Amino acid sequence: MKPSSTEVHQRISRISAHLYPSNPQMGEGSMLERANCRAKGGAPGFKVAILGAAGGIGQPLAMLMKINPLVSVLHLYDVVNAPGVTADISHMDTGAVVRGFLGQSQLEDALTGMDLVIIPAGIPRKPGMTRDDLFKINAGIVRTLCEGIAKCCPNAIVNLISNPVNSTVPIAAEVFKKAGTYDPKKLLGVTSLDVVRANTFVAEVLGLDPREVEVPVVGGHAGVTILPLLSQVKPPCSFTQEETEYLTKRIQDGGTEVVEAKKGAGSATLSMAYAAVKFADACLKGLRGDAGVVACAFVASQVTELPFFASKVRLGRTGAEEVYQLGPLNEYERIGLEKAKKELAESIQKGISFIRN
Ligand SMILES: NC(=O)c1ccc[n+]([C@@H]2O[C@H](COP(=O)([O-])OP(=O)(O)OC[C@H]3O[C@@H](n4cnc5c(N)ncnc54)[C@H](O)[C@@H]3O)[C@@H](O)[C@H]2O)c1
Ligand SMILES: O=C(O)C[C@H](O)C(=O)O
Repeated sequence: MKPSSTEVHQRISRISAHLYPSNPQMGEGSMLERANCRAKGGAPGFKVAILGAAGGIGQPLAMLMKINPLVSVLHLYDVVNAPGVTADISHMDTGAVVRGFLGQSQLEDALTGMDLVIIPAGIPRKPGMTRDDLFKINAGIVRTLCEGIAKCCPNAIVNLISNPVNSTVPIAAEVFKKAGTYDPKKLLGVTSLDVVRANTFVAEVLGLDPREVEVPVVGGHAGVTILPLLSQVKPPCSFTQEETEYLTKRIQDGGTEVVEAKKGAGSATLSMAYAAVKFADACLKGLRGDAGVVACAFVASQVTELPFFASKVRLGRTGAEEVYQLGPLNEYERIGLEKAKKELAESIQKGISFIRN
């Protein structure tokens, strides 16, 4: 018997809901058209969610992740504008299937089944502010998002970008501990922008191509906690005291340099998206089982007496599988390390107390 038009419509809606779960950009007309497509889905690759995907970092980050061949499914979540960004990015002729999720009621759908969750949600600095000034608002945002992760994708690798990273990573760890899902290997504070900047500024001083330069940056992600190890630059080189001081200060103040240049319109977004994708790509290569994937990140650590510290880590199938020691430091770096640890200890404690108290 021929199905009625209502039955046909219901069937098409069911198929469409399967292909595009919770996709707020879909109108009924587009559902009909898309249900008739021969979409296969299921290309090999990883499922990645970006939380804060409509923001200054989120949008270019989403675009770059859509290009990444290791990504099969890309979930874009935000409390505003997610449908527009999703519609836009979904037209790119690359492999990843893009789905949009808008508002708290769709957070769980956005997170379910994800292998990697990248979090650039939260407010950015304006001139005159420190990253710690963002704590009041961003701490609560990170807590809510991490509660969602603990519930819906507790095994996902988390790349936390929201500032102040020195406190938001301890917040995330406490949320996961409370939920009984904490795996220290899977929680990574993103400090790759410090490395990207360090490579660029050091290459400038040495007259080299930045792609040939590798600078380890350890400690944390704010002011004096950002500690470039210029004695360990590759290719091996030496700096005068003047160069060392100039480079250390420029790397530590890189974020402020952008905040001031943007005159109230936010902080680094484009270089951050680039740095976040570099780091996310390393995490995905680790998940795939590639050997020798190493990057700097702010992680649970026994490298110093502090519970969290940024250093080089080896990324593997289960996240940060090895946290490397700092290696030999010169006198200038040893003094810098002491300053960094003092500030870091307070920021870490502030994050922990936010959840415990
Ligand atoms: N780790 C780093 O190296 C680094 C570098 C640059 C910026 N940042 C930080 O990244 C954060 C974002 O910066 P931005 O320039 O993209 O800011 P932005 O204001 O342009 O974008 C933030 C986005 O987060 C969204 N958002 C707010 N609350 C949310 C919630 N509860 N759930 C989901 N999304 C939510 C907003 O709607 C917005 O789209 C800031 O905290 C900034 O300081 C970190
Ligand atoms: O400086 C900021 O506030 C943003 C970010 O942490 C950066 O380093 O650019």
